[in-house]
Amino acid sequence: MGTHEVVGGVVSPVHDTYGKKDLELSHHRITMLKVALRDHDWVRLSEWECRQESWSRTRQVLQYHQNQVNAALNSANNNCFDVNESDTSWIPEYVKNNDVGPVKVKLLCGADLLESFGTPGLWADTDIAEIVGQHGLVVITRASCNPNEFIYNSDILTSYMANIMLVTEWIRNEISSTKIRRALRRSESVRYLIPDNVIDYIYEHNLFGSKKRYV
Ligand SMILES: Nc1ncnc2c1ncn2[C@@H]1O[C@H](COP(=O)(O)OP(=O)(O)OP(=O)(O)O)[C@@H](O)[C@H]1O
Ligand SMILES: NC(=O)c1ccc[n+]([C@@H]2O[C@H](COP(=O)(O)O)[C@@H](O)[C@H]2O)c1
Repeated sequence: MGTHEVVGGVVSPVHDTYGKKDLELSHHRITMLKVALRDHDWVRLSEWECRQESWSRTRQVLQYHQNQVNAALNSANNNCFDVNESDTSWIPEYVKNNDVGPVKVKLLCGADLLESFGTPGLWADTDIAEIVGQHGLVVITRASCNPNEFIYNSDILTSYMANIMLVTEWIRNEISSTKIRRALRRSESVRYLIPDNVIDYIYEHNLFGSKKRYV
């Protein structure tokens, strides 16, 4: 990305108690991710968030993953591999071997998530300050969002501007998980929007109200 080297990506599905409408159980969401990421070693799955007793705020999720990466890098420096392997399967081997410099875990999101920082009561200001100040954001533009203006209107975000990387999606897509769930419920095709093997899994388990399959 010019100023940074990206060493990997990690997806952390949200806990079942998050309570978002239409959210399928985490064991299904985890399996769909495993199927989707089967041929993509570069992006990995972390199940830690789902395994907690309740929902974790994003600040905590980022902090946990940063701590695990730091522990893995320290272990490599000291030649002692005492980090629980099941907790670190999402960390790339070259990071575990410390073939990289210091690693910062950042939040990758669409501009709609950035704009949700402005929803009253949804995010604590202290969490926003820590997420942006300690970790940093990589924000992908999305239709009908104006992240530059949103950052300009926020004192906290403006003060951490250097930690926010805006990525303009020139080849725009309007794929939205709400629209995909809606299409499945209405027996409309979602082919080419999500991987074929994930579609197979969805119909096999009749997820998201899907019944009759249309290719
Ligand atoms: N087409 C897209 N382009 C860029 N970012 C996206 C896109 N779809 C989802 N994201 C981002 O992925 C993250 C997870 O999004 P989520 O699963 O809530 O999907 P969504 O399409 O935003 O959902 P919804 O349809 O409920 O608004 C968010 O940060 C969101 O902004
Ligand atoms: N206060 C917070 O930490 C906070 C608030 C809202 C959403 N989130 C996270 O954002 C992600 C996306 O959530 P939505 O799909 O509801 O936009 C989830 O991982 C959720 O945990 C975190």
